Amino acid sequence: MSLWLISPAVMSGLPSRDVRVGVYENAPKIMLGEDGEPSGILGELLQQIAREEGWTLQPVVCSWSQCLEQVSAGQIDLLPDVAFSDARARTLDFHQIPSLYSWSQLYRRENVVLNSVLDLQGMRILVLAGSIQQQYLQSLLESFSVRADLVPVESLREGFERVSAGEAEAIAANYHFGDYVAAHYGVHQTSVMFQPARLFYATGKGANAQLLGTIDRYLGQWTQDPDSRYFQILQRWGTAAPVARVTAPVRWGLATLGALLLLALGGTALLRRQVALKTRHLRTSEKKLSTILNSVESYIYIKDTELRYQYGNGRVCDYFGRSPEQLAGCTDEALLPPEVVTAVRRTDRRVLDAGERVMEEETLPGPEGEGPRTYLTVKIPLRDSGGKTYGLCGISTDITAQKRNQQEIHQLAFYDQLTGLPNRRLLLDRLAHALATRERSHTEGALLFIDLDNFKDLNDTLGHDMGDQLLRQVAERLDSHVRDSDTLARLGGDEFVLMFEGLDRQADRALFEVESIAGKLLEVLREPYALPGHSHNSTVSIGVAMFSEAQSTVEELLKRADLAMYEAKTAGRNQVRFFNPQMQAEVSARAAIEADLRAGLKAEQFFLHYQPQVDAQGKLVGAEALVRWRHPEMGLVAPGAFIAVAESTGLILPLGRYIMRCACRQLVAWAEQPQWARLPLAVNISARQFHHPGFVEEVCAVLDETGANPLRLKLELTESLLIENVETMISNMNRLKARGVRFSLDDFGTGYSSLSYLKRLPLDQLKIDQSFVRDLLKDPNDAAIVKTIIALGSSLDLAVIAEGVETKAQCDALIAIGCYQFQGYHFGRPGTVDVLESWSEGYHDHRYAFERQE
Ligand SMILES: Nc1nc2c(ncn2[C@@H]2O[C@H](COP(=O)(O)O[C@H]3[C@@H](O)[C@H](n4cnc5c(=O)[nH]c(N)nc54)O[C@@H]3COP(=O)(O)O)[C@@H](O)[C@H]2O)c(=O)[nH]1
Repeated sequence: MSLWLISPAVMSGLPSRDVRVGVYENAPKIMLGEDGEPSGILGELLQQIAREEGWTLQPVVCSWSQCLEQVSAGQIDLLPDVAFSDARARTLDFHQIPSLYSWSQLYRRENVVLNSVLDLQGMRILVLAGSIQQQYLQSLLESFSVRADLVPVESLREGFERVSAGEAEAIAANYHFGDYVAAHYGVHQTSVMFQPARLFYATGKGANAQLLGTIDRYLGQWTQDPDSRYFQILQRWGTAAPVARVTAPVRWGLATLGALLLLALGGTALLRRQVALKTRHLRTSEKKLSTILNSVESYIYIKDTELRYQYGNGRVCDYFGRSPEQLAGCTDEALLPPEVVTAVRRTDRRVLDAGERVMEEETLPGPEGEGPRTYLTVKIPLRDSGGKTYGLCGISTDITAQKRNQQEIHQLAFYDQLTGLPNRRLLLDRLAHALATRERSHTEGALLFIDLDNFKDLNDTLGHDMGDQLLRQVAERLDSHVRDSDTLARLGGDEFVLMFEGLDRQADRALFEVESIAGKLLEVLREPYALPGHSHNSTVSIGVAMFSEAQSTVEELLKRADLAMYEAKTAGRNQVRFFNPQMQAEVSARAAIEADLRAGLKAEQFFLHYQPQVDAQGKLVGAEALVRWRHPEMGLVAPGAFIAVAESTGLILPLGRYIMRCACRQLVAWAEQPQWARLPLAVNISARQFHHPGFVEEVCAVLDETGANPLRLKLELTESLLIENVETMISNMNRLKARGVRFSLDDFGTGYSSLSYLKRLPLDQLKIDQSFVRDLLKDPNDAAIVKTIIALGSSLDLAVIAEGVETKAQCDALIAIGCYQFQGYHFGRPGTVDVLESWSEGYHDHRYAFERQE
């Protein structure tokens, strides 16, 4: 008969209750006793309570995982030895006071080294299926990045057997069971402890609250009394002493300490392991890096601050034909040609000294003695943790092929394949740029549309090859007649366009400049062409559009030049036409003047007028020679209508020589008449004349040839002449001055005179420009300028003469501010020498005035 039959509960008449108890093999905590009743610590404890309460225990034998399932499903009323966890609390109910404290521990096979979690790497560890050790160990291993094989077993006894049999290195078990059976299986306890746990009897959710409350009541009494049945049971099963004497908090403290110790041990081992891992990783990384560096296309190197190579990848070593060891310590001087070394060093130093990251294209000899190749090189400074530069790293990539491709693409995109000239696209681009910058540069520009006359005939009769050859030759001729700053393009077919920039900002000058260039091109392009088998004659028609016409856009300008070209074709081909009819008229007129000038020079149609220059008393102190043209059709032509054309065509040189000769002859003629012998004669000299090489010699030659007295010759130079070649100009003036020739600075006040070199010029006279005299009485600014010029003349010890004096009032005003010499209609207009001489008869004492000037 069972002990339960005489239990206090029965005796006290309590209603009996059947309690199904899950029993599985986990000695010494729970197991099935030989009597078929729940045994072990928790089995006996439950029997004791059952006896008190009159319960009839019905053991249900199951494996741990089966037991768990059954208690959750309500097939078991109580399952002992269940560690509390939040997850379990979702499907099970627990009483309050733990029935037992426990922790998990690893037990190892003989000869297995197992001091920390990290030693589990690669091991096979057995663990009770569905136990909290299984989950805990799993996450523990993961957090330490340890790879071990966790193998679930149905019972701990089976697990110990298998460890003992060598099927696994270790087993995780609660220490109660482990300590209980370890010796039996020849398995050893390890220092790896984890997961302190509180053990309870568990029941299905909401199923047996009363049972749990009863258990709590007993445990509450018994755990407070060291002599209670609870401790007697523990003692019997060999674990009573430590549990009985240690309070719950201390037990938890110890367990926590154990866990911390475990973690600390694990941490140290982890560190050791991490160092080992890192070292292994580093070695692996180094190997990988080396493989990568040696397999890339680029040349990668490291130099120290002395520019000695410290490292070179495979490419660099191959390039220099040296092994990494041979390369180390070398400088570029030993490896590259001197001219290359200089350039390489320059950038190296920039990187090291300024700490700059430099990216540039380098031209270096190709590997194995090939010709020069282009490399895109990036150099970066290498710095230590303190920011100090200890070297540089260079990465050079051969971009020769890409560059060549780029050039080819660029050539195809922007250049005409037949002639190599810029194509329409590039022309439009440059034209747009030129128009955009014209405003700022204050210069004029022009577009010339050049079209071959009757080109189609050649193509049709002699074939396209012949046509291509002609186009190539036309391109060459055009190209050889343009400046670097001009753009010559082929639009396609037989159409070429020439763009001029930087022309004179004065429209008429620019117009004439273009006209003369276009005329030259007509000439050059009508020379015969040597084509295979025969000489070919061809002409072109040129249409011109000036940038400044209207608000020109790129398209508008091209259209205008094109239209003008068609005008040239209509006019009979081999012509130049300007888009604007007024311009065209101007250009035509100038062209006519040029032709007439040439003829006029030959026919000696030019002669001089003389205008008197007087002092404050109205006495003659000099004369100015002014050229006139007796044109066969137009009659008397003033210099304003032809001097500019003569200057731009270069005809001023023969004309100037002619004028000089006339003036000197007049001086010789006057020299023979005492009353005129000392009269100075001023002759205008244009800038182009004066800057022409040999000008000094020419003047001297005319003086020699005519026998004129140089002291009576005064050259009038304009201020604009002082802009260029000042030093040569001063030197030429000094050479003429040495001969006795005098100088007057014409139109003074309008130009660019700088005081710094004004005083270096061997001048005799400043001539106040007539524009200041004209408004002298009206505009106080002009009066101030005139005063300043007079003061300047006085300080530089130069005579000052005012030109354009037309009224007595102007004359009085000039005298009032200190100017005492005059030229102007008020005193006398320019006229022939007879006019001048008869004018002078009105004055008696002009000789005195001449003398005063000398
Ligand atoms: N290189 C050369 N240039 C020459 C030569 N001869 C003349 N010129 C230059 O042509 C410009 C016009 O000259 P011109 O039409 O002869 O006019 C001169 C005078 O007639 C005019 N003048 C004189 N007094 C008055 C006046 O009271 N009022 C007024 N409105 N005009 C007047 O001024 C011209 C002289 O100017 P300048 O030479 O600056 O003293 C003129 O620029 C000549 O320089 C030549 O042989 N070679």
